Amino acid sequence: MTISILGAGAFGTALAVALSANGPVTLWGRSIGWGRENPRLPGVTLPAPVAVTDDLGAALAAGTLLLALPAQALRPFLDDHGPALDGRRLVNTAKGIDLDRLTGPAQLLAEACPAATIATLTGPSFAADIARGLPTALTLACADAETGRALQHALSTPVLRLYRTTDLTGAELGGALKNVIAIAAGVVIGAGLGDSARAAIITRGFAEMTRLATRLGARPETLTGLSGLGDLTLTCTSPQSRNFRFGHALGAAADWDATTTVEGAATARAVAALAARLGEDMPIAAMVAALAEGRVSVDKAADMLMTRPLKEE
Ligand SMILES: NC(=O)C1=CN([C@@H]2O[C@H](COP(=O)(O)OP(=O)(O)OC[C@H]3O[C@@H](n4cnc5c(N)ncnc54)[C@H](O)[C@@H]3O)[C@@H](O)[C@H]2O)C=CC1
Ligand SMILES: O=C(CO)COP(=O)(O)O
Repeated sequence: MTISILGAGAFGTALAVALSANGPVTLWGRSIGWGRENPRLPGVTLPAPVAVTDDLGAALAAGTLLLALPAQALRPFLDDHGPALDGRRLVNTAKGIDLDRLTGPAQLLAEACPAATIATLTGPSFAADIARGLPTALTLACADAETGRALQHALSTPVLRLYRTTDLTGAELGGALKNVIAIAAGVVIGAGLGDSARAAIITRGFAEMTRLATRLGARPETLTGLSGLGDLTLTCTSPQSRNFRFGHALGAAADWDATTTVEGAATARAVAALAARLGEDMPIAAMVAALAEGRVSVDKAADMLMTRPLKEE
């Protein structure tokens, strides 16, 4: 299976390093002047089997394309290049919901590339961990079981262990929604509200994730897997997570570098719009959207969540 990775940020670069254990990989980025060490992944030198290019046509020679662009960049990218990507195996790795269309990456890909086979690679994995060769387990989701199995084998390495599922919707939504809850967890810790409050946010956030995802067609058991609960656990508890750190800065009223990729902020707004459309109750996501837009203070947000009507768990 010939593989190219589109998007040379931290995650695309880390995947290139990991997959080079299996053979040659092409990494495409729109600006690759950094040579063999990507500043988004400091301390990691690309191994020899990784070819880096800014020539999209050259990268598109591969039959399997891993897309590692931020979720909100995917739709504009497909507007420009969708037809050129069609007919391949397309494996999305972005974790988010498109703010304009209110759909996940798989739907965007299916519409832009109707003859392609769509999959997602998701789960608990920091780029830096993968690039250092630390053991990591991920979910490979593809509605077509045969392609899913082939991708699972082609993208696993001795330290990157892929489980597979045909529940693409559930795997994709778990990865997108956990970022929203990770921001909330960061706010709690940044504001000094304590570990007990964080456990409450994780648990009630998981209930929100499951409610929305199953309403949109996900299988409940997918949400308890690596792509849902697994990634939620990682990002809500580790300061390596940008979403957690962004929430922490909000909670602590600290400065934040706005050039950092924080998928959960836009996804919270998309979730709030989706929940309103579907009549679903998503109070934590709504609060994260309001906090990220500066529409509510942290004190007010905590108060509003704690004084909601008492209910059954
Ligand atoms: N960094 C991590 O630990 C992980 C990231 N992911 C997901 O991977 C996706 C990408 O994240 P990162 O690589 O970490 O972000 P990043 O901020 O490190 O890199 C994003 C890259 O996308 C490029 N880019 C943005 N718009 C583009 C466009 N229109 N055309 C071409 N390139 C464009 C940027 O130049 C940059 O190189 C996100 O959805 C993230 O949730 C998933 C798992 C782990
Ligand atoms: O998705 C991730 C880990 O699985 C990366 O999380 P952040 O985008 O919050 O850094």
